[in-house]
Amino acid sequence: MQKGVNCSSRIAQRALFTPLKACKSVGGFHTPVRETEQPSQTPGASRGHCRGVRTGASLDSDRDPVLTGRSNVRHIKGILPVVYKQRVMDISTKTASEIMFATGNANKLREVVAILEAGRPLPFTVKAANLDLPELQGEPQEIAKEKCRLAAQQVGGAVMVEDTSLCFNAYEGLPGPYIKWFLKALGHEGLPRMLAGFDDKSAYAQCIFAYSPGPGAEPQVFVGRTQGRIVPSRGATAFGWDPVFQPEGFQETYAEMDKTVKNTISHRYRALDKLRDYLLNFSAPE
Ligand SMILES: O=P(O)(O)OP(=O)(O)OP(=O)(O)OC[C@H]1O[C@@H](n2cnc3c(O)ncnc32)[C@H](O)[C@@H]1O
Ligand SMILES: [Mg+2]
Repeated sequence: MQKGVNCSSRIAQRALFTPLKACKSVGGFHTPVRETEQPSQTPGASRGHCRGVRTGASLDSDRDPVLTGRSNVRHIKGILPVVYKQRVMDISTKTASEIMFATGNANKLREVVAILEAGRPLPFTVKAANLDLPELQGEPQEIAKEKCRLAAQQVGGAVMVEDTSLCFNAYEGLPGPYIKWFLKALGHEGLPRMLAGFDDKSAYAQCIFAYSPGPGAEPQVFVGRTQGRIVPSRGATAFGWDPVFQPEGFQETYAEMDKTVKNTISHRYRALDKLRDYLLNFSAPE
């Protein structure tokens, strides 16, 4: 657990998660059922909607997935866009391989593509896998790892996932990994209001990438943090809590700044850069 994050506080979690009652256990974690999920009529959906695969060709940002109940990940490769394709290795000695980036969030995907394209090329092909992964509870690193294990099982190969937290220092790191639900419930006006009674408006954005070379392998995690403060909403509301987070050293919120700037200072950039280093230095494909 990173310093300053106290998301393990059972009391806090219980208090915060009373609305998320419909839980089931996956791999020792409780997985709150998404509030907007509808039971699917499709045969097989009842086996676990958290494992469903979205089959649309595009991803929608910040919308809970519309599940079809289909669980055959072999469909993924055929229908999803190749997001980053560059082979730089000497493939006469090494076989280039493929990593699936499993996410349901189109904005994340866009940023990951932009960050990867702007930096040193990877010796892997990275493709998007539009999986619907459960929203787990627990420590951010454990959430990312478990998400990665589940994704590796679904994909049946190398996979990377990420989980993002927004942590208010006045709240000892909460909402943290539960920011999605806070944003959904309180909106852009409500998040700054949470800090109305506090002098300390400081916060940090945290991104954790988890990478697994395949099912059964222990995922590696890579943490990126950007310090900042929570401010009244300013800028476009296209991506999550961007309008209420002003990174340290900037007068603009994430939402107001140019995307190319965000992608060189963001929590996502910092974590992805570490993953890139790892993949380049320690994990060349056989
Ligand atoms: O399928 P996954 O990858 O899990 O996508 P998600 O949208 O469920 O994402 P998370 O579980 O990581 O939840 C993080 C929440 O924070 C939001 N978010 C993530 N990265 C962000 C960023 O860089 N700026 C603003 N909001 C962000 C995101 O839209 C979610 O509401
Ligand atoms: Mg998620």
